[in-house]
Amino acid sequence: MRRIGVMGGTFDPIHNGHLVAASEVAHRFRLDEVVFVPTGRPWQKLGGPGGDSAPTAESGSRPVSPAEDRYLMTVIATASNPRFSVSRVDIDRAGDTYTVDTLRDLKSLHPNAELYFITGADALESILSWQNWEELFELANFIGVSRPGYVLDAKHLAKHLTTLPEDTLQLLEIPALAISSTECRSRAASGRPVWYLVPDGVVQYIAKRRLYRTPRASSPGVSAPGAP
Ligand SMILES: Nc1ncnc2c1ncn2[C@@H]1O[C@H](COP(=O)(O)OP(=O)(O)OP(=O)(O)O)[C@@H](O)[C@H]1O
Ligand SMILES: O=C(O)c1ccc[n+]([C@@H]2O[C@H](COP(=O)([O-])O)[C@@H](O)[C@H]2O)c1
Repeated sequence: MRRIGVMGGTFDPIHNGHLVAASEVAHRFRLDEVVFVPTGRPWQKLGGPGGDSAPTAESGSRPVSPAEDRYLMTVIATASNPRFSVSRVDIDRAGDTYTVDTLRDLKSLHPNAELYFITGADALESILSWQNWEELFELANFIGVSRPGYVLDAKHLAKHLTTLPEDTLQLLEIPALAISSTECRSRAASGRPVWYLVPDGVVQYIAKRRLYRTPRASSPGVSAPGAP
């Protein structure tokens, strides 16, 4: 039976922390493939469920870059790895993105595969707030990976995940990369480099599409390696 990893994320932008997590899980769980799935409408990042409702300052949410830009950056970042691919299932589905739909769609595309959903320690803590979370564990194995700044141990998680069915989640320590999309966006907005935090092609895509530049930014945006 084929073993397929599923790396879901908003990928705004995709960075080397995402790629190392996928690569490490692929190696440790002998996966045949890892499918990266950029979110369509990441409702928790946008301040809650709600179709076309705009993010508000009160909810602490922010606008997310267009799905096509996030999709293309994910394609660019994964292109050189023959075991990595990118799925459009979440960006082509209307409405809020729920992992339960992602996994149902991938199951019907790969009926004979076993799915392994990869998630960082931060996302894992909130999994019980996800839509139809009980069903998730019938559709896939869950692999929780370590992330700098977040605790990943069974005891700590038990506080958050007391109701989680047994044997549905495995935890994996991976090389620590203290990179977040938030930090990459903030760097790009203020003209600090994102080289080596994201793949080279993604640096160039951010510059070409002028992503993350605030209207008031007076900096030249993304700089070349070694540039001041
Ligand atoms: N540096 C990292 N190490 C391990 N896992 C990570 C890392 N960065 C993100 N992840 C995991 O990758 C998945 C997708 O993350 P996401 O696209 O939200 O990136 P992010 O860096 O957390 O973004 P943002 O800063 O905008 O919240 C989540 O499961 C998250 O926990
Ligand atoms: O199913 C849900 O309700 C749900 C709520 C929040 C996040 N997720 C998924 O978790 C993954 C990481 O999401 P994010 O927002 O941290 O990039 C991605 O695949 C999301 O679709 C899923």
